[in-house]
Amino acid sequence: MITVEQAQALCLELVQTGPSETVPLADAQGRTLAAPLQAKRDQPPFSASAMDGYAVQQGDAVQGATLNVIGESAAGHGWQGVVQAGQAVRIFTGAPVPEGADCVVIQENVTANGDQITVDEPASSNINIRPQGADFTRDFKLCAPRVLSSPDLALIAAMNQPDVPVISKPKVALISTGDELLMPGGDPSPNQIIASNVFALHAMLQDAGAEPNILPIAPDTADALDAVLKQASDWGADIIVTIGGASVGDHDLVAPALDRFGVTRSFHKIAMRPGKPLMAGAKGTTAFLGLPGNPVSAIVCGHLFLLPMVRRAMGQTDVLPRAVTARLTAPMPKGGPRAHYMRAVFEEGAENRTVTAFDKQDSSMLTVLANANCLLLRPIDDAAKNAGDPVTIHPIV
Ligand SMILES: Nc1nc2c(c(=O)[nH]1)N[C@H]1C(S)=C(S)[C@@H](COP(=O)(O)OP(=O)(O)OC[C@H]3O[C@@H](n4cnc5c(N)ncnc54)[C@H](O)[C@@H]3O)O[C@H]1N2
Ligand code: MOO
Repeated sequence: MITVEQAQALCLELVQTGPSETVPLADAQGRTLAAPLQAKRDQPPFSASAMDGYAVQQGDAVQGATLNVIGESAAGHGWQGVVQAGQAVRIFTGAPVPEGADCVVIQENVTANGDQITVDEPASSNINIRPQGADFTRDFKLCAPRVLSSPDLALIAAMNQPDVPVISKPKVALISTGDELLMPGGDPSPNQIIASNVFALHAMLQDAGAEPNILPIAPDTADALDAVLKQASDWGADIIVTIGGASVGDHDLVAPALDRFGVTRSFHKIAMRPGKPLMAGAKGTTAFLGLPGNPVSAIVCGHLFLLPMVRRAMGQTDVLPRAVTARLTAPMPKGGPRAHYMRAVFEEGAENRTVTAFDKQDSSMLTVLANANCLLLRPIDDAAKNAGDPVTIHPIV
């Protein structure tokens, strides 16, 4: 069986980075900039006052100087004249600094008396002035690719760009398979269970910026599977995800269905727990991921394989799950022949980040996963560990 790292690399090879589209700035958060974006103006576009006070010539900003206030410059309403020696212009934060003035004395440092002020504290040249283009000039470019953060959106707005070219969202079809499954709110017979893991995957995909679509549950027949795979393909899915039916039982029909559909298999089965029956492949530009049905297995594989594929499709380069080090709160026995991604809770202490694995690690137990905030990695054949030893964890919330 191949390792998790090998499987991740193969999964990423199956994915194409999407085409670009133009979206309104307000919708661009988390999207990948697809082409360089150039500023349309300088910022600030004029020398601007950083404080409320008086714009004067620096030579007049000396203690005891009495100056005539000859006008007012407010944000959005500049003063058009030229400030001469012995003169001051009342100015407010964000307002254009008038010609002739090269310093702003803050109002706390003057005494105002009618149309005159007396300077109480001297000020130096250029103080309290933000020069034109201090933040950026019109030759400034935001380079692509770049995952757009919320400050990036403000920056792009200041560049006077209302729309942004970004990589399009990958369409991800989610297909639950199995005669035993029913959607939540249904009326299950005694032998049925509720399709659950698909809702976690849907939420994870939405958070990652993809466009997920929950397709109808496919019962355990070849015809039903073929039909829903076609439905996913007709919808235009970039990634088709099946859930369940991935293992070796008589009713595990996904691998032959993918073969019939013309999918070229990349791998089936990996040295991982939970998630051993994982499979992946591609047909043309469409990637396929066959997740195991056990709820925890499907969701853990979602974090380790599906989200990296989505990030790659969205043009991101840093796609693998974030890995950090934490110290064990309790000893652990020797690891097994599959890499174990244990459900665990980490805490940020003043000195250390610590991690505690749950006792129950069965891949059917959603209560355990719902209380976990990370996966604790035990590599293949990991040596026994003591409390305090460092381990790798992947935060999942
Ligand atoms: N003889 C062997 N048996 C099994 C092996 C093996 O290597 N040899 N592998 C085991 C492992 S590991 C896993 S994981 C499971 C996964 O098998 P499948 O992908 O075929 O999943 P199913 O059999 O369809 O379902 C497993 C389990 O999960 C429930 N399920 C399925 N889909 C959903 C869903 N959408 N929401 C909630 N629960 C779901 C299903 O009812 C089963 O209880 O195979 C082991 N067997
Ligand atoms: O690998 Mo399975 O996913 O252990 O339950």
